[in-house]
Amino acid sequence: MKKILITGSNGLLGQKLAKLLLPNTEVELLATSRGENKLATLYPNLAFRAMDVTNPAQVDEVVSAFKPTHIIHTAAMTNVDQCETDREGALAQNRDAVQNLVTACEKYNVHLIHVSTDFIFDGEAGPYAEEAEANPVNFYGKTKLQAEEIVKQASCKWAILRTVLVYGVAHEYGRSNIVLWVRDSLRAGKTIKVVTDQFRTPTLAEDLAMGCWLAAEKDAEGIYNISGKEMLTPYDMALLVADYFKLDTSLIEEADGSTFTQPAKRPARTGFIITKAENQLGYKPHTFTEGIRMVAEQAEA
Ligand SMILES: NC(=O)C1=CN([C@@H]2O[C@H](COP(=O)(O)OP(=O)(O)OC[C@H]3O[C@@H](n4cnc5c(N)ncnc54)[C@H](OP(=O)(O)O)[C@@H]3O)[C@@H](O)[C@H]2O)C=CC1
Ligand SMILES: Cc1cn([C@H]2C[C@H](O)[C@@H](COP(=O)(O)OP(=O)(O)O[C@H]3O[C@@H](C)C(=O)[C@@H](O)[C@H]3O)O2)c(=O)[nH]c1=O
Repeated sequence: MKKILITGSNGLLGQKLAKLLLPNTEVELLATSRGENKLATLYPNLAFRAMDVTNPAQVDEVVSAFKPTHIIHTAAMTNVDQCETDREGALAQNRDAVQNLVTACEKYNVHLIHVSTDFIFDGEAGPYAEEAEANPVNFYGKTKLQAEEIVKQASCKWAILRTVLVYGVAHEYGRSNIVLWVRDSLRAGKTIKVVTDQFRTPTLAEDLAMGCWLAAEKDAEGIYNISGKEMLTPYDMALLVADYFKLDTSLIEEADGSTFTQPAKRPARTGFIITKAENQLGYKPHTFTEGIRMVAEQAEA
């Protein structure tokens, strides 16, 4: 029996992990997140405890009470532009929180599965394998790299799962994602500027959740790239979304770094080589088009 504690269960990945693991009879699951449990009505039998990962006493209390065999750590400040301005908050949520979890995992002999990002790289030479040299170009990436360094020093078992541009449908969820943002903008007849000079391997949230489960199931240790397999620009993605929903592609305007800027710099060419996860974990992601179909089915349900 694996006892799995999820952090950030109210988030996109957290919600997909709850959906995936709740019916699994091999798993005793404890969902945790900041504040209220957003999944209480959706999954009435989901065990939940409030746990603010920046609160070391609360982390120790919850982990010592539940005694998980594994922690899947998804909680973070994921708004990249907000991290650029609220640096204190980003350090607390993305770096210091990980120290709290490592301390608890070392104390209670828990296997830590930490979720990280392509944004630890500078985007000069994607797609990246697991051994590539990190060099973040924004503050979010810096905090997530510092988190990785804390995990790598840990004396408990650990795995770091890196992912890219996660998309999917979440319940009571504020943030949009590339598929729904394009669909809703075009449906509203709005012109959108979409970049042609960023390269990603977009990741369906359900696939990322599966990657986390495979790592826990196999007690995997080390670094694994868990993302989609296709290298696409947001412009390519927008066209695929428009085609799927039969929407007007003339509303999609090509943009690049000279015409589209965001407060935080984005690494241009990232994306991951996922051979290691495919061979060692049996990881097998959906295609982007299959992912759009799944998002469409869930969003229109
Ligand atoms: N989304 C993406 O494109 C990518 C994400 N990642 C990584 O994947 C992981 C999951 O991302 P995703 O699911 O999209 O993130 P979300 O932003 O959807 O979810 C993060 C969750 O963490 C919670 N949280 C934030 N701070 C705390 C805290 N102090 N204590 C407890 N919970 C907290 C948030 O709670 P609240 O709802 O209250 O804000 C939110 O529910 C993150 O580690 C992220 O860095 C990596 C690459 C790409
Ligand atoms: C809003 C917008 C985005 N885009 C592009 C830029 C970007 O490549 C993509 C998504 O834009 P966003 O700013 O929403 O996403 P962004 O903050 O770049 O996403 C990042 O999130 C963090 C958590 C990660 O860890 C990274 O892997 C990455 O997924 O869409 C446009 O082309 N036009 C637009 O108007």
